[in-house]
Amino acid sequence: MKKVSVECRNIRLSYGRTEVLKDINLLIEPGEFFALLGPSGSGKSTLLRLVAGFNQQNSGQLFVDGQDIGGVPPHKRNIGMVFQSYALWPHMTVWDNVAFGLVERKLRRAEIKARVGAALELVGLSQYGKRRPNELSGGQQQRVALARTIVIEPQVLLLDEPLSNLDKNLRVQMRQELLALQRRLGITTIFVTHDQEEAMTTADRMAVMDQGVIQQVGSPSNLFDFPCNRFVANFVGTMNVLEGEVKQRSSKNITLSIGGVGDLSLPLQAEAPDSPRIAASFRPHTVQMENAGGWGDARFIWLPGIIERSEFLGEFTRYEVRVGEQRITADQAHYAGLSLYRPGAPVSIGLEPAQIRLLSA
Ligand SMILES: Nc1ncnc2c1ncn2[C@@H]1O[C@H](COP(=O)(O)OP(=O)(O)OP(=O)(O)O)[C@@H](O)[C@H]1O
Repeated sequence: MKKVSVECRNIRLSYGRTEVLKDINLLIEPGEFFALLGPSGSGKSTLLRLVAGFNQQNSGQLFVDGQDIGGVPPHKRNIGMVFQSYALWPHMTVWDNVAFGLVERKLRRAEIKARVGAALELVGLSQYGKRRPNELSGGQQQRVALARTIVIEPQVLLLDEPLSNLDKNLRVQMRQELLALQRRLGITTIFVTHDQEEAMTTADRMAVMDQGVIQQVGSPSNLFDFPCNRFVANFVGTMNVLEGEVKQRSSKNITLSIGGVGDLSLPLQAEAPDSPRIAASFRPHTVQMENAGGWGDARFIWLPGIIERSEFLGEFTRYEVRVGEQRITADQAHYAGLSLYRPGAPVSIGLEPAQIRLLSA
């Protein structure tokens, strides 16, 4: 099957006076597994439904394989969509649910039989053709919904929170199955989720949306390591933020004065904002910890702190540490025999300058 690109160019969409999609520009490459990640109400489903043809933009253009498909109705788009609720027909068997789109397209019986059989085999449900949806588990219903969509051989697969009705273990299993299936078929896929773990573990690239605006697009690791703003930083993982006044700025360094902590001198990054207040941001797992007064790696900036709270999570312990007026989250890897710091314990925490991102305050 030919792999196709999907492109949104300057797309705007309003419901009444509320603009829900604000100048969306996005290029999804042929065969890519692309995740749209964002909080509830950010516009993800609206954008997905627009690609399917169920919503119409007020302005801007939508291209599939380089063709403007703005005026093409949903059933002529060659795009398959799997809904959160699966939307299976309860009175029909699994086989008939999967065959429905092919019957509607008036395909010959022999071809319908071959294609439905192949689709059910692809999702591991060959033995379940005679059952009805209410005789299946949630994961199996999800697979029927997928089979019903891929049987029409769409060029683009749209998935709107397809795993959100499943329990945690099944969700993890199904997302791996989904990815394996997508890789086998090579269908350009757009996957909507508000679960950052789901997006990061599956997507080739992803877009983080907030309030109808695409905040950043990139690979999961790129967005995690180099978030462009505090929204992305906090939506994709946990981020410590120390806001400070810029005291000095040279071509190589920047000195921030941080309330209750003092001055931090950091290497200046090319993309650092040019503003009088800046947020020094770093991930909890990049923070080192030593006994009070202790100094570890000399490349780190060491600060005295007091443990306020600890949470033992098995593989690591998450500490909340008070440093002057600031509170820093520090994750420390755990192994058998390592004793934990208790609340009230004085510690030294180490920040690695190379791991600190300078963002707008
Ligand atoms: N048919 C509609 N009429 C008016 N407003 C709508 C309509 N559909 C969605 N909205 C509004 O548009 C905004 C975006 O909704 P959308 O469903 O796209 O968000 P979402 O990111 O998919 O959220 P969720 O994760 O909760 O599904 C919300 O503020 C929502 O209330």
